[in-house]
Amino acid sequence: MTPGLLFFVVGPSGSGKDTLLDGARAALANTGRFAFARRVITRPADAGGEAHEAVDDATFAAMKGAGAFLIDWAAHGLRYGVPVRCLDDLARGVHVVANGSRAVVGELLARLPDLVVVEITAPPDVLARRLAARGRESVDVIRARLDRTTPPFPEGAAVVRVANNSTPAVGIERFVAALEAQTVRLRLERLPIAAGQRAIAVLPRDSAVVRADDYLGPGRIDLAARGRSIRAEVAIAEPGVVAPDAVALTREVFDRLGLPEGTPVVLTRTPTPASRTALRKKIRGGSLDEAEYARVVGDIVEGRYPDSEVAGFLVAADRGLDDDEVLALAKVRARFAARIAWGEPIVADKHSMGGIPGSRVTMVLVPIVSAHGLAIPKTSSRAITSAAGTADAMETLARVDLDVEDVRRVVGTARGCIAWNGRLNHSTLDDVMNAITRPLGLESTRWSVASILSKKLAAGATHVVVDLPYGPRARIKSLVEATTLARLFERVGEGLGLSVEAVPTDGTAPIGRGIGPALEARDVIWVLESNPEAPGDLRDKVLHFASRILAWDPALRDRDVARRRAEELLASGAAREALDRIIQAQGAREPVRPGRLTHTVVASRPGVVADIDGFAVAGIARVAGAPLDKSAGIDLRARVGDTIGRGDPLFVIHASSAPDLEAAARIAADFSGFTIGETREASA
Ligand SMILES: Nc1ncnc2c1ncn2[C@@H]1O[C@H](COP(=O)(O)OP(=O)(O)OP(=O)(O)O)[C@@H](O)[C@H]1O
Ligand SMILES: O=P(O)(O)OC[C@H]1O[C@H](OP(=O)(O)O)[C@H](O)[C@@H]1O
Repeated sequence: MTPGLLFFVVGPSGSGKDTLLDGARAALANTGRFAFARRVITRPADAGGEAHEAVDDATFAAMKGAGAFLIDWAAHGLRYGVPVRCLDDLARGVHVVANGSRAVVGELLARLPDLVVVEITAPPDVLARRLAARGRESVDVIRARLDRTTPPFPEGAAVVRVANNSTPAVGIERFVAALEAQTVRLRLERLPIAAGQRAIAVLPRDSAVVRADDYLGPGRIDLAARGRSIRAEVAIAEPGVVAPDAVALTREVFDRLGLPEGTPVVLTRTPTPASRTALRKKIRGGSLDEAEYARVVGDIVEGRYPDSEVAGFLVAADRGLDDDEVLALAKVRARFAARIAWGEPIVADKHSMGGIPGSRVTMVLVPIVSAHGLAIPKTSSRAITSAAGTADAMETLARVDLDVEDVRRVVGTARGCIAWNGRLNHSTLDDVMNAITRPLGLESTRWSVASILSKKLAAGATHVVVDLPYGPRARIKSLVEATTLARLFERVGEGLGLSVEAVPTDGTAPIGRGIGPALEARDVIWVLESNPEAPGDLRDKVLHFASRILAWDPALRDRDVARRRAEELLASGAAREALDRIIQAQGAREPVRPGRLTHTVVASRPGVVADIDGFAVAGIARVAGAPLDKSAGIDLRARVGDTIGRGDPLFVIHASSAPDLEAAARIAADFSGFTIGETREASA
């Protein structure tokens, strides 16, 4: 016999417990499935309100001493007790509904782990109005009841909230529905099936508890017990796969629920997303305001939508976001990430729209800025399609998988960090969005403005420079597009309270010589050590951004003065020492050297290097093994504009395995990425 459930109905005085209980008793007492506990209270029987058993203090104490109460408490100068005979009803499989106290939920939960707390809520002003109108207590007692506070519900308590903020009839209907919903319980089973990001709950077609087919379709279900819950889409199993009294979860969602097999879980339908009207308005091409985005994004994060509707929304948003919507989205996204407080007037940060091979600006910029003394807690990504992300290059020198506390410690020690963003300011929202936008190849530059700046806000930045490389093969195709995007970054930044300087830069060719983690880190060290081999274009780009960041320091303010300061910090080696401090604070690693196996790609004809296709060269670096093989990559030996002779080196491929090297050499032989134009003389 499955034991009944104890429903402990609590809520502030005036929330309507008695009212809803009376209504529920009228609706359910004759079903035989529910019993309503009659409380023992040291209050006169004719006081009005509930039909309790009235006793004096001495009798109450004697009853308590005789073990007559399952649970008892004191409140408002009165004593309350729930008769222990309720346990007999529970043992018979009858659910018991008792008017309770918030103050003793923990004590009762310890005795009845499957206790269901039903919290009745109503706005504070409504409570006061109702108690005054009820007229059962004096003004002082009412004030005392309204001022009463109780401890929060203990971890692990299953709490169902019922808003009694409408008419009594609506309140009673909600209350009865909540009680009924809680009785739909199934035994939890674990399916030995992996489903990745998807959460799948399998109901048996021959379920003894529910009509499984009623739950098929785009909606989802919530499974809850002991204060834990998950949301899942429904599949139905033919008889024999899942027990008729059970529901089975695929591996990942079973682990996320974190309850042992056999636990009785409550099955309820996921509430219909209240934001569906707004979602459909966007899909039809309308514009949403911040409140609408907050509701839609909230329902998406809560898993209330099937993926099909989320995808429709994201496609529509990807195709049309006006400036106000980008700002609204940025504000909403910022709410989903906890903000790190640094307690400093200037916390610098940088972002690049990326897509340009090499260009490891961050690893030089952060040491300069931190050497100057400004805080710069930089988090960076790993390569997704390129030969190296900043995190991959930095990881050739130090640990990058820092958590928030590590970042605080490192910045506290070294004023800056260069950490992998995978363990930081990553919100559930990103997981949900990326799971849909990545496979669809969605991520408009306008959409990413909201995402980028909301992360900067979460990281605690106050001042951000944004690098907008443009070029035929870059994400941003033209200077006009880059300038428009720059204005949008600065406008959205202002709306978020950030100082943002967005700068279009030349994205037509790789920056620096190295392409691949170790080779890019080598460029970085060369620039920081003023090595004659240091690539000048990387140094120039770093100084361009460093001067903007340092100019935010009131002591410098002027950009030319700031640039000279940045040059000094490079020339004096102070920036190089700053990088060492950051490396030590993050956790030094044995530096990864460029791969020892090499193959030099030479020019097949004389001429002038007219173009270097960064994607092609980065592709060769990836075939050589980058970024997983940090030593693999490309070392460029010729730049756009160089005059070269037949057989002159264009670049050197590095790898750590012969097959990788040979594969990369074959790709390079087909197309090196270099376009050699006529020499000036030849074309004259
Ligand atoms: N939805 C409602 N709309 C209007 N009045 C309501 C509603 N629910 C309850 N009331 C009235 O508010 C007063 C308080 O309701 P009730 O006694 O049920 O609250 P309670 O939570 O049991 O309070 P207490 O804990 O003090 O016993 C009563 O006069 C009741 O008639
Ligand atoms: O504030 P908490 O501890 O939740 O509740 C304290 C007491 O207040 C109410 O009593 P009454 O029915 O108003 O006499 C509740 O039923 C409980 O007994």
